[in-house]
Amino acid sequence: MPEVIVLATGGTIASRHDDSGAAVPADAGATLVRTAGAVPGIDVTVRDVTATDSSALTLDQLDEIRAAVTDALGDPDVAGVVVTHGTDTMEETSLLVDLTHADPRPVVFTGAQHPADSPAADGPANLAEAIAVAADPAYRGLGVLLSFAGQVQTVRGLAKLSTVAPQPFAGGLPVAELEGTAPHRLLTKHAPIGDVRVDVVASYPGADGALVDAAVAAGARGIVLAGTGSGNTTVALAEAVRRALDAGVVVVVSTRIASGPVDAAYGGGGGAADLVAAGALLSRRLRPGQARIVLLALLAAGVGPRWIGAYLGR
Ligand SMILES: NC(=O)C[C@H](N)C(=O)O
Repeated sequence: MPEVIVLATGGTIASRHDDSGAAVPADAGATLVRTAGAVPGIDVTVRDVTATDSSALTLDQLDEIRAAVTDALGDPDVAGVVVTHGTDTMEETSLLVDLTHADPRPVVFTGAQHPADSPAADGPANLAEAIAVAADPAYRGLGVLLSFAGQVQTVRGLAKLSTVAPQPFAGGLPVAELEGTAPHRLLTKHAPIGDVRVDVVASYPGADGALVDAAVAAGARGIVLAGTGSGNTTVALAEAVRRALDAGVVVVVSTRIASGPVDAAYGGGGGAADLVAAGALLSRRLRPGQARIVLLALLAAGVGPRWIGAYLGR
């Protein structure tokens, strides 16, 4: 019988309402698996990594989750791994694992939009599906996957786009449309990201450079811009970006827009074309949260801006 290891990390899938009415992680992994019910023909083992709402995870905890996945795959008898995780930052943790995931065995992230004690709880069905995907040889060799609300997609490009929709995620490649394309693993070796600082700074009408300057002063080695439109900022923010680049900080341009590529299409002093001319890198497809994970992982691994730009430029 194929064996699947479930790594529980918290999130809404494990949450119940406390006396104040707020949902907080409460259920251990064993409870989640029991509630999901037996998946015929699959032997499930559970490990609790943490019980944290994913909005509150630290970078050290992201490193721990990544290490727990590696550890689980250390057993050659394991067919695949499921990670139960909050949806708020699912796109970040799953991409971190994906960046170093060379093993063909599936690593499948899942979670829930409704807490475990809600009448509409979607966690049990999502977990049962994720376990089946992790054990299914058809999903081997596709990198880290998200299984959620009946859909399986790759995690590069993933973003949570709705706070309430049963399927909140978009941006990955649906596995059904992959046609055997193997994902690109970025790093051969993971270096812990816990001690690296990368900040996200938003652009908006009237934005000045104060927050970029503050990030540099706080020791940021990288800054991700959540630009407007296809990656544009204000003139004042672009001037601060030039100062940051002069100080040796890697600056990546992403966008606050949900879909479409970032492009060096506009000038005028603060446009993406001006930022690229100054030495900033474009994150063509990854939204700010995932672009930040790439920066963290590559800076931690000692990878230079040329490779960071090559990965983010695809
Ligand atoms: N649906 C969820 O899981 C949201 C929750 N705040 C979390 O990310 O842990």
